[in-house]
Amino acid sequence: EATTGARRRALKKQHGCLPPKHIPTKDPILGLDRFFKNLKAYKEHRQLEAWGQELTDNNAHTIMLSILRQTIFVTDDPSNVKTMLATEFDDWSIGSERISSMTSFLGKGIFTTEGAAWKHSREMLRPCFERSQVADVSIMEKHTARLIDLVPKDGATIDLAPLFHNLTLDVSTEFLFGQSTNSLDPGQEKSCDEFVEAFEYCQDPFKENISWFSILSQFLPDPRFKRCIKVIQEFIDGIIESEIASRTSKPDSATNRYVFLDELLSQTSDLTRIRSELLNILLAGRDTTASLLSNIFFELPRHPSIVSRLRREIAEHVGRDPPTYQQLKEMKYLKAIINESQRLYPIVPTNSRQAVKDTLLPHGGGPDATAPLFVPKGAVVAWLSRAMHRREDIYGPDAEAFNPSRWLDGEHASSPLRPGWGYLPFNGGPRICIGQQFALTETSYVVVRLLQEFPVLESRDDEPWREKLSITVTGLGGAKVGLRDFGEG
Ligand code: HEM
Repeated sequence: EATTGARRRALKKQHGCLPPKHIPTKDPILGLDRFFKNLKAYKEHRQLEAWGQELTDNNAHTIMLSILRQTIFVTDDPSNVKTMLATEFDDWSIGSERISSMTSFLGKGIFTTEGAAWKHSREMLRPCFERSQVADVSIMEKHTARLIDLVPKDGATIDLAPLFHNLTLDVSTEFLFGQSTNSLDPGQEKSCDEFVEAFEYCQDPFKENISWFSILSQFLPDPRFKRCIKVIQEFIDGIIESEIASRTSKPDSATNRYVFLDELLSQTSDLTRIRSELLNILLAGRDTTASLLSNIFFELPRHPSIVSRLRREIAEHVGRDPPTYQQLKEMKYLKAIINESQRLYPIVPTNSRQAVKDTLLPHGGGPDATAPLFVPKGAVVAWLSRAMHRREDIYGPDAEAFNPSRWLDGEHASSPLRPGWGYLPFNGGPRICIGQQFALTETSYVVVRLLQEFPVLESRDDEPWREKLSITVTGLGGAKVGLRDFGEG
C-alpha cells in the first residue's frame, strides 16, 4: 500500500504538476495581516478589486494564500473554473461551509445539497422552470406598472434600487407562491412585512455592519435568527396549505395563471421539501435580479448614446405596447447591455468549490502558474468572476469600460467576442443557474417598460460604482436617476 505522500508524488509527477505560487503572510501562523487587510478592503467597499489586484500584483492567474490557518487557491483562469464546474464536476463539492450555514435557514433544497439529493431537486424543478418561461411576462406587467406609478415623473431624483428590490420580491412571490407580497402596492395591507423582515435578517450574516462584534457574534447563539426561521416557515406553510385547499376546491382549468408551487405540488407531496425548495429559489432569484437591474440603471444614464440606440431598438421591435416574450428575445442590443452589465458587475462575483479527493487543475503550477496544479482533498479553490470578466487578454484593452458593442460581431476591435468560460455570470456545467431565463426575461421586461414610459433618463450621481458585498454583490450607490414622462400634452 503506497502512503498518501507517495501517491501524491506519483500523481504530480505523472501530470507534470509544479508547486503553486504561494503568497506569504507576515504572520505565518494565522495569516492575521491578510485577514485585517481583507477586513479593511471590505469596509472600504473594494474587496473584489483588492482580490483581483492580488492576482495582478503577483503576475499570475492562480495563487495560493493562507488566511486564518486555511489554505485557499485563488484563480481567474477560465480553464480551472471549467474543470471544477464541468469536466471534473464529481471531484468538487460546493463546500461544507456553504452547506452548513445555508441549510439552517433554507432547509435542504437545490441550493444546499449535492449528489443524489441535489440531482433529485434539479430534476424535479427543471420542468417547472421550462413551463414557466412564456407565462412570466404577464406577471411582470402588473408589478412593473406599480413601480412606474411610484416613480416621480418630473425629474426629481429617485434611487431605483430599493424599488427594484421590492419589484423582484413581488414578482418572485407571485411566480413561486401564486400570492404576491405586493410591497409596491400602497393600497394593500402589508400582511407579509414580518416575513420579509425575517427573510432579510437571515440572509445577511453581518447585518450590513461588519465589526469585531458582528464577527464574534457569528459564534454566539442568536435567538432572533431562530425566531425569524419560525416566522419564515409558518408564512410559507400557510401559503402551501391555502394553495392545496384552492386546488381541491377548483378544478385545474378554473385558473389559467401559472404558479410554480402548483407545478411542484404535482411532483411531490412532501411539504417540508416543497417549503425548502421555494425558499432556496426565492433566495437565489430575488436580490440577484434586483441588483442586475440597479447596475443597468447605474450605467445607462451615464451613456446617452447607448440609451438612444436602445430606444431605437425598442421602437423597431416593440413600439409603445408592453413587450412580449418573443420580442424581448429578439432584441440583440438589449441583450448586449445586459451582458455588459453582468461582465463588469457579476452579481455572484466570487465563488468557490472544495476538492472531495486529491485532484488536479490544468493551470496554477510553476512560477508563471501555467503548469498543472495538484489540489489536495479538502482544499478550497475560489474563483474571481469579476477579475476574469475584466481580463484584457479576453476582452481587449478597454476591458474596464462599459461598452455593450463588444458583444456585437464586427463592432469592436476584439470582435468576434467568444469568451467561453471567461464569461460566467450564471456559472456553467450541471449546476448552471436554473433561473437564468427567468432573470433575463424579468430584467429585459423592466428595462423596456421604463424606457417606454420615460423619454428622459438622467444620472443624478457622479460617484464611481462601489460594491456592497454579501453572498452576492450590489452597487453601494444604487441607481439614482431623474425621469420625465411625456407630460400632459
Ligand atoms: C441576474 C440574476 C441571477 C444571477 C446573476 C444568478 C446567478 C447564479 C449563479 C452564479 C448560480 C450558481 C451558484 C453556484 O453553483 O455556486 C446560480 C444558481 C441558481 N440560481 Fe441563479 N441567478 C440569477 C437569477 C436567478 C433566478 C431568477 C432564479 C429563480 C427564479 C435563480 C435560481 C437559481 C437556483 C435554484 C440555483 C441553484 C442551481 C443548482 O445548484 O443546481 N437564479 N444562480
